[in-house]
Amino acid sequence: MSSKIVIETPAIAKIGNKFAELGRQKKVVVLYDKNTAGLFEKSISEQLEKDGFIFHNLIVPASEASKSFRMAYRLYGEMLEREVDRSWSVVAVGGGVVGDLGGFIAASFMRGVPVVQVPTTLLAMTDSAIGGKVAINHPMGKNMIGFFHEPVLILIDPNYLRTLPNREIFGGLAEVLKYALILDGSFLDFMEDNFQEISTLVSPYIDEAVKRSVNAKVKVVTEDFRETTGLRAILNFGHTFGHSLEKLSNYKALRHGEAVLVGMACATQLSMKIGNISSEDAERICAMIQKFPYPKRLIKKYFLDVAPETIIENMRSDKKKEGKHIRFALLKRIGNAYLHREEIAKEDIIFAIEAAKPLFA
Ligand SMILES: NC(=O)c1ccc[n+]([C@@H]2O[C@H](COP(=O)([O-])OP(=O)(O)OC[C@H]3O[C@@H](n4cnc5c(N)ncnc54)[C@H](O)[C@@H]3O)[C@@H](O)[C@H]2O)c1
Ligand SMILES: O=C(O)C(=O)C[C@@H](O)[C@H](O)[C@H](O)COP(=O)(O)O
Ligand SMILES: [Zn+2]
Repeated sequence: MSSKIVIETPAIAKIGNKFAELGRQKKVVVLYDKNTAGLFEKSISEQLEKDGFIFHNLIVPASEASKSFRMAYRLYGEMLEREVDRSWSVVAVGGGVVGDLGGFIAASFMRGVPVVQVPTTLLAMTDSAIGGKVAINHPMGKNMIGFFHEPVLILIDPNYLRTLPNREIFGGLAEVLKYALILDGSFLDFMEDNFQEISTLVSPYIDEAVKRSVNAKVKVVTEDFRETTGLRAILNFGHTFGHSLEKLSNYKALRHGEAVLVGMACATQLSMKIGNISSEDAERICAMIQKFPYPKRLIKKYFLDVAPETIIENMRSDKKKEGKHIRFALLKRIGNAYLHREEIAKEDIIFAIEAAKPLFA
């Protein structure tokens, strides 16, 4: 992975120097959503002016629905009207929605211009801003149209998290937990010991959680950037189930992290069912998942009350599938995940979904 990564406060102060190092012209389109514009547009614009940038700010609605062709098309138009050309770069300031959409338009505009990620949610700082997966959704499936477009620069400022609503903090923490489960048992110890401090953004616990997550993701992406060997697919732990729930909720009601949390509960049960992890490991994971608050009414509507067959049907468009069969990222034990390539019986998947339900009942 060649992205330059800065983790500090204020990270945005580095943008001028980093552009000089990269040999890029100081011309940028800055993409915000309505909320991140309200919070950060003024200070970021001041920094860009101070550093001598020419820039245009573009703002999209703060919603997963912005990850759409319609929105990308609108943004291409606004960029063309402002005479943006290939000497410009795109800077995405926001959560995973702005990062994925900003990366998508950067990868496709005039056959590709560089993207800088300025993540402002916990999820984006620890996951979506890193690794170059950029995409929009299709009614038939999540992230169906996209590119691998590595950011040239990632500016992570943990101080940006101070305004983040609790629901978004726990959504991000679900992806943080994912790294502990798939890659690093000692990270799970750290999360168990310091859950309260991390989830209330106490330093140095939150900073440590961000750094460990970033390192974990960089390591995987460096070894398997295009998800060809199966290694990167472990970052999809819980996502086969999770994407299905997001689709059921029309990419609106459930947050990505919430769907992934439920998905990890199902994937843990599936790992146990097919004879991998021990019941002790599974109990430890379930105990950790139960520490997360979640929107009860929504989880009831889009998980507890949904027939397992419907959840499975929605997985059929998953990008990890091979031919007709759905492949899952599963656990061998805590800290060790793999892509299960063989077909798994439908009854076992149904069992896993039913076995995970009591955790959210
Ligand atoms: N590309 C990847 O590798 C990758 C990885 C994980 C998730 N994703 C994608 O990321 C998206 C989810 O990202 P997300 O959870 O960051 O959601 P999001 O981008 O919708 O942001 C969540 C909410 O928080 C607001 N917000 C952002 N920063 C804020 C701040 N500092 N203070 C207050 N409010 C703030 C946003 O306006 C939004 O309302 C999904 O589309 C998911 O598919 C992509
Ligand atoms: O970076 C990856 O690889 C991931 O799988 C990270 C996931 O957290 C993320 O949600 C990603 O967008 C899912 O990728 P997809 O290929 O299943 O759409
Ligand atoms: Zn994810």
